[in-house]
Amino acid sequence: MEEKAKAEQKKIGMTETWLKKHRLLYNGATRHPLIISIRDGTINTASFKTWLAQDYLFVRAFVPFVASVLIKAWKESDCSGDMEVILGGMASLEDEISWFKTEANKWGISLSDVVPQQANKNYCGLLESLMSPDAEYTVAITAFWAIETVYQESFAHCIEEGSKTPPELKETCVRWGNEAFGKYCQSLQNIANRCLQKASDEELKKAEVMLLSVLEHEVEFWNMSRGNV
Ligand SMILES: Cc1ncc(CN)c(N)n1
Repeated sequence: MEEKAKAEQKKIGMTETWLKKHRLLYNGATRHPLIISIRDGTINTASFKTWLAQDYLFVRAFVPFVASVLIKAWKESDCSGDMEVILGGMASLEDEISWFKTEANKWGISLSDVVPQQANKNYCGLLESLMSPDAEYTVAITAFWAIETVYQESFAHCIEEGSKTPPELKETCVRWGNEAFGKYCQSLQNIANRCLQKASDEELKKAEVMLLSVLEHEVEFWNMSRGNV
């Protein structure tokens, strides 16, 4: 309640307030050693391949999650524009899955043989819990925004001026680090802020806990690649 009042007072959104409050964990997710190693060009191939293979499985689970958010928007949202934003995100996942297949081919990865690691299973489990009709739209959209934003901020860092990202990884970084993806994340953040503004204290608490959970899972997800360092 106090945080909400503060956010309202400063006329900024709840999500911005939370990102400031949990800056350390957010930086842990968006400036992970794997991302830093891409940016400074010291990444090893095995780490990248582990990430690529595991993320393909994650994205396959992400599609039904986004579909479930779309259903919640249809049932619970008071703004018709939400559906278009979410639908746009879903549509681009088709292209993303094709991209993973092409990229895996390039790196000699057989995607049908990839086994999900524990951190990936845990993260997909979180997505599944959010797919329940009992999970509120506000909580699910907060998670959705956070999941997309971590990738946007992470990969944008790898294409900023001064980065030494290897040319063969540039395309990966641009995929999530580009401006259009940034605008899409901003649209998700606006939706989340609007929902959070109207949320009960109980819902607000659940959404904040969900944000922390997403950030922790993102760190664990990056950590999977460290087994190859
Ligand atoms: C683990 C993870 N987090 C986020 C994204 C971005 N959709 C992703 N592909 N994978």
